[in-house]
Amino acid sequence: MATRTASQLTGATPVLTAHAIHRAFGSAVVLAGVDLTIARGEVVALLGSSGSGKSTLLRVLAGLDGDASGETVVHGTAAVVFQEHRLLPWKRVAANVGLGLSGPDTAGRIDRALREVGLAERHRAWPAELSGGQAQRVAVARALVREPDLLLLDEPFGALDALTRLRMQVLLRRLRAEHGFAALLVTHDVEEALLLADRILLLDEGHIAVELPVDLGPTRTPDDPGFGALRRHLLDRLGVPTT
Ligand SMILES: Nc1ncnc2c1ncn2[C@@H]1O[C@H](COP(=O)(O)OP(=O)(O)OP(=O)(O)O)[C@@H](O)[C@H]1O
Repeated sequence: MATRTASQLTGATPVLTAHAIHRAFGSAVVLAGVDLTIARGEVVALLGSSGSGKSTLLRVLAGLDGDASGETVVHGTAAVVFQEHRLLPWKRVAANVGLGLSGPDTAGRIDRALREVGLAERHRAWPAELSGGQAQRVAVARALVREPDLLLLDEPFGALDALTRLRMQVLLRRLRAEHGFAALLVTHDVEEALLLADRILLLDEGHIAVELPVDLGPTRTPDDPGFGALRRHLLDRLGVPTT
C-alpha cells in the first residue's frame, strides 16, 4: 500500500502512487525506499544534485527499469518525454507523432497535437530538418497525442538554448492549463521548477529530503514576491551559495 501524502489527505485523487521504491547499482544504493504520490492535474518538480537519482526514479515510475523494487501504480495513461527527442530519423514528423497509435481519426489526432505545439505545417518534415526546439516540440506532441493523465518529463528542455527553453516552459504551462494533465518534471533548474510546479521535491541520499508546496499564482514570474525566497531556500538546501 502506498504511503499517504498531503495531496491524498486533502482528498485529491492520485494519478500516481509509488511506494518503497528501491534501486541499487551494485553496492551503490541510489533510491532507498522512495514514497511518492501525485494528484490528478498536479505538476510536481523533482530537483536534486547531479547523480542524486532523479532520472533513475523517473525511469522506475515509467516502468522502464525492471531491476527496481517497490510498487508503482499509475491511475490512467502516462507518457514520457526525455531530454533527447528520440524521434525516429527514418520517419516523417507525423509518423513519429503517431507511432503505435491506432483507432479512429488517427490522422486528425496527430494533426491536432502538432497544431498545439505550433508545428502543423511541418508534419511532412524529416526529424533532421528540424531545429532542436522544434524536435522537442514534436516529442511533446507525440506524448500529447496519447491524451496522458500523467506526463513524465526527464529534463525535457535541458538540451535547449535559454530562449527556446523559456518558450517551451510557456508552452508547457499553456498545455497544462488546457489539458489538465499531471506531470513529474525532472529538472536541474530551480527557476524552471518554481515557474512550473505546484510542489517541489528534492531528492537527496536516496530519499525525498524536502517537499515544498509552491503557493505562487498560475501566471507567476521570477519577479513575484515570494519567488526569490523560495529560490534561495531551495538553492540553500542544494548547497549552492546565493550570496
Ligand atoms: N545503468 C547504470 N549503471 C550503473 N550506475 C548507474 C546507472 N544509471 C545510473 N547510475 C548511477 O546512479 C546514480 C543516479 O543517476 P541518475 O542519472 O538517476 O542521477 P540524476 O540525479 O538524474 O543525475 P543528473 O542530474 O546528472 O542527470 C549515479 O551515481 C549514476 O552513476
